[in-house]
Amino acid sequence: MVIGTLRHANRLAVRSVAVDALKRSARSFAFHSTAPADPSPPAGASESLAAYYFPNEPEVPRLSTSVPGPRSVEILKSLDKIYDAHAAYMVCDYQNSIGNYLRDADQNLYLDVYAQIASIPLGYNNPALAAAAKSPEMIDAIINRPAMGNFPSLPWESILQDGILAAAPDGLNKVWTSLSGSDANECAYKAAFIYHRTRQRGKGNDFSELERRTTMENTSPGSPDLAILSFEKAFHGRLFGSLSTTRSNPIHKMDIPAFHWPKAPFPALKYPLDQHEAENRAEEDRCLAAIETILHEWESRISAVVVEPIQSEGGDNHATPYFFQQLRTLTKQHDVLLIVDEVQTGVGATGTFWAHEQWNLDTPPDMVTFSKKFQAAGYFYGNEELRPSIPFRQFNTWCGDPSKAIIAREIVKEIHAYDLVARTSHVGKYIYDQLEELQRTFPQLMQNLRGKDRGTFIAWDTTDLDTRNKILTDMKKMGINIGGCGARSVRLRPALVFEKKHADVFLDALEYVLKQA
Ligand SMILES: O=C(O)CCC(=O)C(=O)O
Ligand SMILES: NCCCC(=O)O
Repeated sequence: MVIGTLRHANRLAVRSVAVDALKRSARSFAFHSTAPADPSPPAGASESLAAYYFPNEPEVPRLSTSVPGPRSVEILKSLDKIYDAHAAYMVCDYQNSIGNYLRDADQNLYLDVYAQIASIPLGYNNPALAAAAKSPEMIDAIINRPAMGNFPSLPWESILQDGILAAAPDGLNKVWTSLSGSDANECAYKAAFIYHRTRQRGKGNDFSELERRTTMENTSPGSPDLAILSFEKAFHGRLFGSLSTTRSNPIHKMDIPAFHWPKAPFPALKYPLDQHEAENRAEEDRCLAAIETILHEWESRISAVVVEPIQSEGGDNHATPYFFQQLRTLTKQHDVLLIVDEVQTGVGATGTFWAHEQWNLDTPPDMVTFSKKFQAAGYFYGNEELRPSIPFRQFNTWCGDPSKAIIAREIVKEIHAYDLVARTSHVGKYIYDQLEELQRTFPQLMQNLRGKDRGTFIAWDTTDLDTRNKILTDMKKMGINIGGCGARSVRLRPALVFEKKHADVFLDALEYVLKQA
């Protein structure tokens, strides 16, 4: 049965189609997850790319048990004996998930607007990615996984050129690949520190004996007092260096030793943006002044500033292009590198392939990190001097993963072939407008709607954490898998194949849940 009987007021006709479908749908959806290996040209893809990719994608969610269902509960209980499953919401059947629909162990189907914490680019079981996964090239990459720094594979250069680098931000034509978003940021920080010390030492100069000895004691000058500046509420990952720049939630950092690095205020903008321009400009100027003070006065030399274009885990906090332009100017003035963390914002969901494209900077950032929807992780850079001149300084056994880079290449191809960035931007506008309407009806439960003209990267605040969590739970009970962020926010992070028909299902479920709250 379908959980919930949705009501809707005087909404657009197309919305009512989705509601009716949701109401009547006791039928089960027969669909296959095995996509055609060689999809024919997308006749009709201009209408619905999801229908082209996933001809058997369900029209609506379908729940037949409580959430989580009994099978999920049983598996999690058993799993928890050997693996920390505290944070698990449900057990999923990925093999039988499809497109925008996630299937759980109890065979419940959820419309997924969270997409594995913003990490599924093209929907579940996308045929193009499935075809790449079955290729001889992929089999080679998986079963003969190379120690890439020492023994790069024959196709590695072309995999990078045709894939990750084909989507490189302007001005950044080189890449270093890593294993995760945290690792990408850590590697970028290391590159910044090595760059900084190499310049201080003077090109060609070797390390001193004192440096060699002190670095083995973790003391200066071999292990120098250099810092990375990050922002309040930032999230840059969970390894030691990246965690020191993460400031979003004490639970991430508690009990873990940290570097003594500075933190700057991030603008707390008022919404809607167009009604608070003067206040917001003053707020951004306040933060910029604080950054400048830190750059002048911090007790150790700051090598880089790291910033997310939209602080995601920390609450979907935005700043305007003006703020980022000024930040770029400050980093240039103070000879500090600018690292833009696009781990979550990158790869098409914000209206441009990289969110920082919307800032129109005079000079590109020094490094841009990526992971999540790209599946592969790493950082882009342009300046040759950001590459250590001595081998084994930026190194580990894997140096990334060629199988993930092959998938990244296919993701780039599909995004370009079907203009998925523009499609996402378009559907994002529709969702935003509809949410703006809902906000008028539920002003307490939907405060500070944000993400206008930022694709599907949309969020809003509820009243408090408990209310937010109840909304997320109630949405799951309606068959919508949705996530939160920050202290009281709900965020949307669907895949790039999320369309208006999916949005209508989501919007009607949300309206129903808000009415019951
Ligand atoms: O929730 C997020 O935005 C980030 C997720 C993540 O990378 C983490 O929690 O480690
Ligand atoms: N940053 C963790 C996000 C996971 C969650 O709260 O669903």
